[in-house]
Amino acid sequence: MSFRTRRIVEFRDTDAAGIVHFSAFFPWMESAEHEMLRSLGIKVLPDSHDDPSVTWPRVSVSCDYANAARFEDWLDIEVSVVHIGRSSIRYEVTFSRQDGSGGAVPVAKGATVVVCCRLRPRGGLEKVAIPDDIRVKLESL
Ligand SMILES: CC(C)(COP(=O)(O)OP(=O)(O)OC[C@H]1O[C@@H](n2cnc3c(N)ncnc32)[C@H](O)[C@@H]1OP(=O)(O)O)[C@@H](O)C(=O)NCCC(=O)NCCSC(=O)c1cc(O)c2ccccc2c1O
Repeated sequence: MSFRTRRIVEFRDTDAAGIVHFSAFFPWMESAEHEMLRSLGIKVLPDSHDDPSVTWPRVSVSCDYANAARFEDWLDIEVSVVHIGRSSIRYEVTFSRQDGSGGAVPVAKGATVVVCCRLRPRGGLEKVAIPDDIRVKLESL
């Protein structure tokens, strides 16, 4: 199971070669992940240091590129939860675009590992076990 969303390639996302720059995929992965969390009713960020909600710093992010995308291409984005550990979650995010006859062309595939943490005063991070309610929601995806 997975979460799906779409976005159009903006002019600012492209490079001098007219194709999407490799770095553009990282904020897109992050936005899609946040959208997925919101869709499940999971807070993306605690409101303050007093808020006991957890936070999700990333410890690993990568992306592989299969085919170029260009200005005004619509990208179909799919976020999958591929591993839920004690404190960590591994997400995979695939990007594809339609070809002229309605087929899907793979564009890129990224992976992000986040660690469930509590925020400490002055921005310190402390790893904690993923709360059960969040685990259940992510497993339902
Ligand atoms: C996060 C840390 C405090 C964890 O340190 P600790 O030493 O306690 O961690 P462990 O080594 O025990 O690992 C915990 C857990 O993660 C798995 N893991 C660790 N590294 C990797 C890896 N490279 N690849 C895969 N998996 C890894 C490990 O196996 C354990 O898994 P379990 O499931 O078994 O528990 C510490 O690492 C730390 O402080 N790191 C720095 C974090 C950081 O600064 N990241 C960059 C900025 S974060 C950011 O940009 C950000 C973006 C967002 O979109 C957010 C959205 C919402 C909230 C926060 C966001 C955010 O901060």
